[in-house]
Amino acid sequence: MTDQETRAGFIALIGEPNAGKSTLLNRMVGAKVSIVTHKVQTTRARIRGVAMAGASQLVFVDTPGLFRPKRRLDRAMVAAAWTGAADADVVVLLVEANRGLTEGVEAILTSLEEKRAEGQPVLLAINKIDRVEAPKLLALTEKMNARYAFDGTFLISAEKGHGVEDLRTDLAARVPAGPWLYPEDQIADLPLRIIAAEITREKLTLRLHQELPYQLTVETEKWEDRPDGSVRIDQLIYVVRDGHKGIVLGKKGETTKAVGQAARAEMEAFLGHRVHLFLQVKVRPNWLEDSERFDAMGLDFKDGNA
Ligand SMILES: Nc1nc2c(ncn2[C@@H]2O[C@H](COP(=O)(O)OP(=O)(O)OP(=O)(O)O)[C@@H](O)[C@H]2O)c(=O)[nH]1
Repeated sequence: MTDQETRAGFIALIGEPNAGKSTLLNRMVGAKVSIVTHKVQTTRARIRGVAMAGASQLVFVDTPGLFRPKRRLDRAMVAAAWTGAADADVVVLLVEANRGLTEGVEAILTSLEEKRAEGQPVLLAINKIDRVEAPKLLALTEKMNARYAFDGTFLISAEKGHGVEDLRTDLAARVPAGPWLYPEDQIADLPLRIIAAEITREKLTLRLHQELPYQLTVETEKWEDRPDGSVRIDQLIYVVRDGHKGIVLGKKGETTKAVGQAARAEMEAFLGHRVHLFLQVKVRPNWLEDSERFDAMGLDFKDGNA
């Protein structure tokens, strides 16, 4: 398949807590995302999952706060969450059929009106249609569209799967033409790869404190599910200077070893499998020029996290 034929883009899935975002993602992306969902509070990962739809690659991005807030949704939170959606090629607002146009949904719509990028499509997905009668559904569709000029409305049941294919097909056509952002063979494990990298980075931070080189990043290079149920994870810790390499390795490699042990323990607890973790420290002086690539990997450098 040539790049002319392929499409790829970022989709922000937004909605009130409990709207069914995780369920929808799982249906589009695959079961592994659900494992991730329980962990998301502690990770800075911004990519929730990648779905293929014909020749289109759909990359679902996290919208911190709005995506999974357990607290009451207020305007400040919605505004903060919106930053995650601002770069998306398409925004999908998920609304519960049985709850309708709530205060929370109203707050999201106000935020959309204020912050939406020029020409950025916003789709409405009314979820849990298995719970309401058709006339109520019709009334809600009308009410929502009177309130906001959505670029499309989809009636879905994320749980049962109704309407999800239509939404996926529509998204596939809306993302821009261009090469895929992720190799196809990495897609299934991508959220896990990102989380595993975040775990290692967190352990490095705990271990090194202020010594931690500012320009440091962790990438999961290989993820291999083994027949015995264990996982082999190979990660690269990139630093920009030779001197930094020494700091990360520590005397006789003891820092990396301790970091590896702590990271492995957490990965095992998280995955529920035995993990064989291999860490390598490499110097990559020009990684700043590569920052777009890291951005695409879901690692947020702009906020100074790395
Ligand atoms: N009946 C019905 N229930 C659904 C449907 N989709 C999701 N649910 C249920 O709604 C609840 C919330 O779904 P989640 O996918 O966790 O919602 P969420 O938006 O990710 O929630 P937060 O993580 O709190 O933001 C779960 O109990 C789902 O099983 C649907 O189409 N029909």
